[in-house]
Amino acid sequence: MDHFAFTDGVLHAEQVPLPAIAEAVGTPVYVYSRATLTRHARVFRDALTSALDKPHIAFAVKSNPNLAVLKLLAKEGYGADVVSGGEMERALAAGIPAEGIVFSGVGKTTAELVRGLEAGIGQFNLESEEEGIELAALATARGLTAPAVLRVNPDVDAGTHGKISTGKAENKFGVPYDRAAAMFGRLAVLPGLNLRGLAVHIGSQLSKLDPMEAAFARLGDLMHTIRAAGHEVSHMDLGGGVGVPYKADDVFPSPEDYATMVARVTGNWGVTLMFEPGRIISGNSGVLLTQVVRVKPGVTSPFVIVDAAMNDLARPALYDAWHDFLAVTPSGERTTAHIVGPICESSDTFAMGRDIDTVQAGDLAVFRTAGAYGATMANTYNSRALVPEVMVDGDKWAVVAQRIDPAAILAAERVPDWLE
Ligand SMILES: Cc1ncc(COP(=O)(O)O)c(C=O)c1O
Ligand SMILES: N[C@@H](CCCC[NH3+])C(=O)O
Repeated sequence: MDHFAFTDGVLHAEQVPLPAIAEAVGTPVYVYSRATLTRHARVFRDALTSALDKPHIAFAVKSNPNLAVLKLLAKEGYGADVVSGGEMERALAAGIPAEGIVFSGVGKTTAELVRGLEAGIGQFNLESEEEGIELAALATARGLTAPAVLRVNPDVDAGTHGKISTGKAENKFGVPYDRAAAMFGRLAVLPGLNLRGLAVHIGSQLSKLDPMEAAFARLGDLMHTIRAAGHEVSHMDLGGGVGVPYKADDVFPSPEDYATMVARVTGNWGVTLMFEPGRIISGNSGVLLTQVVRVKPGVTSPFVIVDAAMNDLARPALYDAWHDFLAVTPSGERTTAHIVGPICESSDTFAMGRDIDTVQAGDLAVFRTAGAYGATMANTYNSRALVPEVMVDGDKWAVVAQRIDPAAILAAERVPDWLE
């Protein structure tokens, strides 16, 4: 488990025993390892840079937008793939240069497009002809030229969970493959737009490279068609999506496998390749630390009720996602149990009939592989606190996002006079 390992029978994040963090910050709390994040960032970057000529790597901020995480990745030379004005401001605040920022997203508002133009971001990934026309006009009005690529929907099945697949024709993302070449021609001539290539992203948590390879090959064919029509293509954005193992026995492609495949498909493209990895960088760098509230008998198995819930880690409720559950101080005994949170709906279930470390009220435990799409998807449903985040670095650690208590959220609300 990388830099999360047992020392003297207690689970540590690097050299920090997790009970020390629970004691000081309370639970639930996300805990990130600086060493793991750094290692993942370097392994991925090195794999791509040794197989390809000067790739641009933009971290998918949505997977973990914590400012400390972004700062660390900025230092590792990463750009940022953002999908909202909020993510753009975070990337800029973390010191990621504007020219390293790629703005994806199917519904960029006028205000977001303007902010991106004024900040001088490196690339807009257009999701429709309408967006391209608007961006061109906004840029022209400001005497600017917007660097852009056109996101294409290749109609390829990513073979991942339906809710995180983005590359089938029925998905809302990108423009239809068969219409893309003509659309490129119409957009390429607009003043204010430097339409310089294509983008694709067929989904997240892909366990196999074949669907990506098929999508990239289709994108390459389209690139040749566009060039044959007389347009220059200098940048091709291959998105993110490489999956990570959530279970010990799962086998996933390595960054080297991915880089080799990309080099094979794109060998003769003669462009700057761009990437938008999220989960492969941040996924295994974090755990969600929780405390067992109590254990109650059930008809089939006992319910282990923990103080983390679907509002803190939404993935199991949304995608039936698996997150390993480990006692922080395991006794050595095992049991079969359901792991649930305190929220008032049955989707607040982390696991059913799972073989786990035997735990009791008051014990600490972690959900593993929670560094991607964990804290970023947290909310305050059931008027719960917004979960805090901690980063560990060797034997030191710091709170990198404070818990926001229900009282603070309550204080932000107002009852109008006419209801008094
Ligand atoms: C356009 C785009 N780029 C990058 C990503 C990052 O994906 P992942 O975290 O799977 O690498 C996503 C999410 O699926 C995305 O929608
Ligand atoms: N939120 C999803 C990933 C979405 C990827 C966004 N394009 C997950 O937790 O797996």
